[in-house]
Amino acid sequence: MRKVVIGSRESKLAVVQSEMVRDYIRENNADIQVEILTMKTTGDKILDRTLDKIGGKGLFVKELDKALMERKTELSVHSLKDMPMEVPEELPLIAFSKREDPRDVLVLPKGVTQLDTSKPIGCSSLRRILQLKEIFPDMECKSVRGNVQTRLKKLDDGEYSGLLLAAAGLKRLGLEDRIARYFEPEEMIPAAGQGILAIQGRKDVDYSYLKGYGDENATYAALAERAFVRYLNGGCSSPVAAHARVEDGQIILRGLYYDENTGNYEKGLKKGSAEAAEELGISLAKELQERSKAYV
Ligand SMILES: NCc1[nH]cc(CCC(=O)O)c1CC(=O)O
Repeated sequence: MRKVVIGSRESKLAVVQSEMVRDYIRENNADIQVEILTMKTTGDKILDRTLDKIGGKGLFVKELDKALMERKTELSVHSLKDMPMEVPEELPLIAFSKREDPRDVLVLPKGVTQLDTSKPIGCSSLRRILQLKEIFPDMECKSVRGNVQTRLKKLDDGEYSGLLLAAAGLKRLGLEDRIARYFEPEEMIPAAGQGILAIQGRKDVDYSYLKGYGDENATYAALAERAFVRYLNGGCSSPVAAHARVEDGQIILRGLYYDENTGNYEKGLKKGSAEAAEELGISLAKELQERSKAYV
């Protein structure tokens, strides 16, 4: 019997996500045996510094890439938002899942119903910090790292007034009841790819057993959002954000561009055909970049 090994990070969320893909393969291929191989990535080991200080998104994928290259695994399951904009040519992204809720949310400590303004909100990404300032101008932010469970523990222990997290992760972990407030993509543009799972494979493998897994609208959204960020070279510390709404072959793309030299940022929106998803991403990126130059 053919055996497929899926590579996954060790966190509960990563494993739950890999199990979703494992179950899909099992349910659609009675003749394939599927297993999950978990591993700790550098990004999971270093928890005392923010990501931009230690090297960014790539830190969550290096070990998984190595296992793929060495044929210890046949595919890796990732949260698309953790994937670098450039992936190695030999290890292409072969499918994007249907999108889970792409929104960011506020979580309060257990038993608390109102934000305690004397404590900071736990949130480490500059993308969330910048946009939160517009919504709650008086709240302070303080860095918080670690997997979702670790962050929730720190919140419930009283270190923070609240946490900003992705709805997708909480929902997949069965923790939806912890969500106190949703931020619509219009008020807080999510990270590119938020809520979408990416399956990464090797160039030489036949993945026909994944037929039907990929979602067309999520794929268009992924292409548009990632083209936007890639064009702006959303380096690891840059708070570039992008969110595409795809409906009836049309995309509404929202983006946030941050100018590292001035600290100013621009938000904008552009509509176009889903077929030209990447062109739309690039065109919105250029527009926001031009607009920000005009103000200098
Ligand atoms: N940065 C960690 C990470 N990577 C993916 C998710 C959530 C799931 C997703 O976006 O698909 C999270 C947690 C969070 O930001 O709250």
